[in-house]
Amino acid sequence: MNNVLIVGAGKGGSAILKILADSDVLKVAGIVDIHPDAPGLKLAKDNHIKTGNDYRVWLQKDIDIIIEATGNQKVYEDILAQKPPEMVVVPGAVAYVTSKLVDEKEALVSELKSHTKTRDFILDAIHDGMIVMDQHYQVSFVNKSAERILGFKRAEMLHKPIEEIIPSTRLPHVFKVGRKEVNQKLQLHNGKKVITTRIPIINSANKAEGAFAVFKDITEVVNLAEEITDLKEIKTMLEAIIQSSEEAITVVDEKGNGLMINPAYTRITGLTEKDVIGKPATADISEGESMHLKVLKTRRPVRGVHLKVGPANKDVIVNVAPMIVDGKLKGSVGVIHDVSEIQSLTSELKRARQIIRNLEAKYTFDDIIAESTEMNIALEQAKVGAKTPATVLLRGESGTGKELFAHAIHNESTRRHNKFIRVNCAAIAESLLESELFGYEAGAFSGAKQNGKRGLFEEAHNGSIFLDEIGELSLNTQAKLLRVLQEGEIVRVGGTNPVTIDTRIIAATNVNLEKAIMQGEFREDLYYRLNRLPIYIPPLRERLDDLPALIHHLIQKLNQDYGRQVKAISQEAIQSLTNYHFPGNVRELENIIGRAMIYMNHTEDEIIAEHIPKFTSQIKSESTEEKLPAPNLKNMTLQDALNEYEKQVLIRVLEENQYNKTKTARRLGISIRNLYYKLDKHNIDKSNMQNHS
Ligand SMILES: Nc1ncnc2c1ncn2[C@@H]1O[C@H](COP(=O)(O)OP(=O)(O)OP(=O)(O)O)[C@@H](O)[C@H]1O
Repeated sequence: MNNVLIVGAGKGGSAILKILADSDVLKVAGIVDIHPDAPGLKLAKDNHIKTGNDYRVWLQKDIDIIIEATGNQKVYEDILAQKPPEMVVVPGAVAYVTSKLVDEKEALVSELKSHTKTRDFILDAIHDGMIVMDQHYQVSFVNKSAERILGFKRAEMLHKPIEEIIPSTRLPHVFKVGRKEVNQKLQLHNGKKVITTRIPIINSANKAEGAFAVFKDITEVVNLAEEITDLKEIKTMLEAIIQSSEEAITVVDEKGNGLMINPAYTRITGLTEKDVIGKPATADISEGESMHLKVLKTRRPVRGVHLKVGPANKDVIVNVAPMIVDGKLKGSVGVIHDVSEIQSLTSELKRARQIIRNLEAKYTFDDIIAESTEMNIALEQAKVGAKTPATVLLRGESGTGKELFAHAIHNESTRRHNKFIRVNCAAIAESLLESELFGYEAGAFSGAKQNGKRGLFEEAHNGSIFLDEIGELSLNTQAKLLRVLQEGEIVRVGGTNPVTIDTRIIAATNVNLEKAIMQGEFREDLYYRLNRLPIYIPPLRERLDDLPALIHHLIQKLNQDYGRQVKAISQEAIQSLTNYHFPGNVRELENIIGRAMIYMNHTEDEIIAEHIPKFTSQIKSESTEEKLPAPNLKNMTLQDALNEYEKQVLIRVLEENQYNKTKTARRLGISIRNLYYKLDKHNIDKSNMQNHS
């Protein structure tokens, strides 16, 4: 509010100005009392400047506007006679604008000029509402702001009973008791909130002539206060979100200086507030360009930019967006993602996926590497076979990928959502195999108390059963399998009722079934049933075109298994592998690459020839001639000693035969089934072994 000096001459206008001075509506520097006996001018003593009409005194005051509020011709002429340089004369009023308000002078002057009646001008220019009531309780004056606040036109209010205009008015009361009420809160009929001061008008004879109210619309202020409270709440909320966010956040101002970071930012970059707040946006970058600066320059967001930040050179990906408020650039906000965290999450996800796949048929045709023509033929046959319900017979040496094909065929078939069950016919004791495959009736083995059990054929109903090592089935089990293939039904062990099943059979073998038929070890009728769709997978040595692609595939697979980052293999190393004949096929290749990766230094990321074992020494097997050391016999029974010796012999011969079980069994002169039994008995790990050669 401007600092106003009011010059009065004892007329009606002065009385209103006095009231204004009393009610704090204007900040009044003082009143020039030209006619000391003027009615209505009864101000506090120290506010009176008794100067007569010497206006120069005014200039010494710290005032913005001096307004002569009377039409008194004499005063007007006096002022004109002494007019200071900045004084502007307006008809009916004199306005003096000090240099402090020079900028507003023009506007004020033209405003003043448009008002002939200064009193009304002042009162109308006041932001506060004013309403005057006479002794008949009727409205005798309202200003413009009162119109705005009360929501009525001046003509609608003048000469109307005050209570019609403001139903809750207390002006009649103030008039009756003759006492003012200062700064009272009031809610108007139209919902507006006002703060009002009510004052009785008392004439020189000390008689009440009416009362008036000056009121300020505080609706906006109250709303503003509420808005500010809301804004404060939002600010607190946002701060809490940013502080607790797991995402690292950094904010800079429009000049690119650090404004704010959160704890996640410190965790990832290692930089604290003192390192970045108020510092240029480049402060946290250890490699790359500051994206904050780029965004401030272009006003466009950037996403997914790779950078290195902080003293630890952390690998991160950043997204930065400009903050534009009402079209003005206020700064930018960046969100930083820790790449190593993303990487570890991705590999965790991959592992989880792998585990899930382990529970089902793991592989699809996409997992089968086939570059050579030979492999592509096998692959094409398998894909065609997958779409038919026919029994598939996979043939090929151990480790060529027969199981891989079986998985892929199941996953490509319409049965993919049902079970895939793998049975290694050589690994299960013959006595158990039948009941495993076909199930048994209650009481079949040990009296009526024993519950019956479904066999694997029933388990895999609507799915597929993979019968690996089918050449190892006994003639008895072969007969039962033939029934499954012919009738589509099984009979549980100990039962008589056939159970219809719909299980697709995928069989695999590496033995020469034709030779087995001739030797009377395999049923010819079963052979023809199984051999409807034979797929031959050639040994690796006959399709060396697959070698490089297989090696790269295996490196990726083993990287995941071992948590390594091996990226390549040298040409020389590939060359040395091409010279090998791989009796254990792809499984052996996998073992060789795996071993090379284990022996590699953690700083190396390329497999070189030195990492590959010398194959010549591996192929020879004359070391069997070497004597095995006798076990330490101290405190051992003969049986313990024999067991220990047997175990050592098994391990040694397995090693000499590259863990190929058929070769080992043949070399030891025992059946493969017997070998499985002994491996179990001595707890020898079979996971890395080949079944046959
Ligand atoms: N073409 C191929 N592409 C990718 N991986 C392969 C391929 N062939 C074989 N492998 C991998 O080699 C290993 C041996 O394959 P698989 O177990 O399928 O052989 P197999 O012929 O069933 O062996 P066995 O007769 O001893 O049971 C597996 O880890 C398999 O994933």
